[in-house]
Amino acid sequence: MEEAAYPLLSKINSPHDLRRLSESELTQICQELRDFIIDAVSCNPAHFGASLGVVELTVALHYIFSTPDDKLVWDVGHQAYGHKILTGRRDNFHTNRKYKGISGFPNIFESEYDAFTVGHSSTSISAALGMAIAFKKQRLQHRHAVAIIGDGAMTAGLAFEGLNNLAASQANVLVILNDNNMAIDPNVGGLSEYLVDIATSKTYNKVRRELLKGLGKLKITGPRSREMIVKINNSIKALLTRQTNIFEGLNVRYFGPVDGHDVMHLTSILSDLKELPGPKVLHVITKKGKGFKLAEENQTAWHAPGGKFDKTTGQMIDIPSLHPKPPRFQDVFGHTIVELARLNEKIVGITPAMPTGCSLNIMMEQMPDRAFDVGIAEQHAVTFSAGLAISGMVPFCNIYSSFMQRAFDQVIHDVALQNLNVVFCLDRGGLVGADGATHHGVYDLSFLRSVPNLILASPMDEVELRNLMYTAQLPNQGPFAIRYPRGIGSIVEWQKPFEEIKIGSGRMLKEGDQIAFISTGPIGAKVARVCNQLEKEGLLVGHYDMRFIKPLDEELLKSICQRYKGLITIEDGAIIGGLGSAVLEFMAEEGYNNILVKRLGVPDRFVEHGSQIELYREIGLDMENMRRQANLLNEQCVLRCIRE
Ligand SMILES: Cc1ncc(C[n+]2csc(CCOP(=O)(O)OP(=O)(O)O)c2C)c(N)n1
Ligand SMILES: CC(=O)[C@@H](O)[C@H](O)COP(=O)(O)O
Ligand SMILES: [Mg+2]
Repeated sequence: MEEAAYPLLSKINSPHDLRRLSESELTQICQELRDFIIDAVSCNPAHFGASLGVVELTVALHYIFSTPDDKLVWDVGHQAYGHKILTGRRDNFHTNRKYKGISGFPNIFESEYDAFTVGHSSTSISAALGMAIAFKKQRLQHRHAVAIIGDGAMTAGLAFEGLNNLAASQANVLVILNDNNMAIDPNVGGLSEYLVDIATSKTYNKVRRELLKGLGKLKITGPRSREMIVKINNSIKALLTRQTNIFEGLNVRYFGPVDGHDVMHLTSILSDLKELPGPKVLHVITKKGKGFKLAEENQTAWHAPGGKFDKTTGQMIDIPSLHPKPPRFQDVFGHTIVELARLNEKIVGITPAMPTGCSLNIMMEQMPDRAFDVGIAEQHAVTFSAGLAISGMVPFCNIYSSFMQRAFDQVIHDVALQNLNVVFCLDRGGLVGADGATHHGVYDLSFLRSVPNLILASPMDEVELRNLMYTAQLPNQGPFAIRYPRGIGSIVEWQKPFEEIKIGSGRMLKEGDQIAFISTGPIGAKVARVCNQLEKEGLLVGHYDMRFIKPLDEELLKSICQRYKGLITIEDGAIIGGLGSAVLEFMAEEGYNNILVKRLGVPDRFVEHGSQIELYREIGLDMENMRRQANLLNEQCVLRCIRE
């Protein structure tokens, strides 16, 4: 780190150092912290706008609260870079999200300052409430629990469950509502409009300021003064905004809105609130991307710019490709749903707050009345889809695989039990890379395989994805999940005419001699290359694409079991419960007990962050290991033959 560029920040090795700064130095430390984040992310792609928006809030929180004893619970955690830099990870920050480097999210195993491991949204209020109650039970009431939650994260049911319980418990929790009026895409829904309303109700804010000034002059003091102020506040709000404040209605004190970029004001208000017992919400208005013009202007693109950029001009530093690239799977979904929706007027698209991430934004632009962003609300997205389906529509509900974990019950209870034709498009299946353990989509095959009525498929390439989407919307299909990964596929010319795929049909890609690979999903493209390589080396290995994990192609499996002495199953999902397990269950049922089977998949542990290539190599799902395993299995089969 250049000390000259960051004269104050270079001396901050922990929040204790920060707390030694004078108040007048806080503005400078904010400027340095912001510059440091811009510098770091410009050469190491990561989340961007959210951390820039909370620089002042981060400094004020660590300045006023006694971290790590007091707990700062960052919701989602993609905005916690300033927190990381101030809590001992400044010099390691260049390794952010890299293989073996620091995590892009708060992680309790990384630092005592990270109060709770996060990545999925809307957990902060519940977690902070648990902490506050635990402190009380252990006579540690002097400790504080603070949840810092965005306006987007606040739209999720879980956040409201936490708030509801917090109100009833009257526990000592401060909720900071960081309102930048954005999620990744523009925040949507009634709550978002309500927040804009209270944030911009100038009349209310003016009258309230005047009245409080007046009360100050009257010098009302004593134990009831604060209560009186809150009551007066409520009455003015109710009167002027013609609605009860949603938080105060729940018996949680509401303060604000305040300017989240005024660090001095934030420190003063936080030190007041620190002394106030019970649940309270501080509504802070910030700008996502603050201090970097392009990020302020195009907040969706700069949520996580995805590549390196020039920190002065904001120009992305693209590495030009010499060859035409295959499309991203998400874009194949985005264009195909529009094509299908033109053919079938019953089709609608649903996303819980990821329109740009899953490319449903293509449909939202072209058919705005047929595509719905429902906010960060995976459970609702699924049950809303069930409601649409039961009334005759064909909803395509697109959810990132790891976020679908939230809505497992809704899939079973609201969709599968009623055998409804909801098409789940599960994006980001497999290891996603730099987001790490919280975001890898590796459990879906295992948990969805156990659900009755549900068809579960994973296309090997873009053309198969299109054809599966086409097949899924044909009449009377029932619940249908199609799972595909983050990133690009393997076929440049992918816009072929639609073809129906027979449900439960796999396909033979190569016939082998003694051993065969059975794969599912795009990892099959790597397997195909390994098979070609092995063939050149003199080993003819079979390859079968099980595009349906459920129902399995039992006829094909029977013919495979009759032909081969050794099988290798390959999937980019959890080794427990996925394709390999399904194949073994089938073999046990059918009495195929004389075949050697090796299963390759994601091992039974949490895989951290890094590039997808590094992570797949770490867990043995790289081409080199596939080759090695094929040779090994072949040798074992030969030895077995000799022995027999
Ligand atoms: C359960 C879940 N669904 C979706 C996401 C993806 N996601 C990450 S950040 C984000 C937007 C969050 O908005 P907000 O809380 O307002 O934070 P901001 O980025 O505006 O600071 C979304 C949808 C997630 N992390 N977790
Ligand atoms: C914080 C969060 O959950 C999202 O921003 C996520 O990192 C997006 O991932 P993709 O880049 O795969 O859309
Ligand atoms: Mg927001």
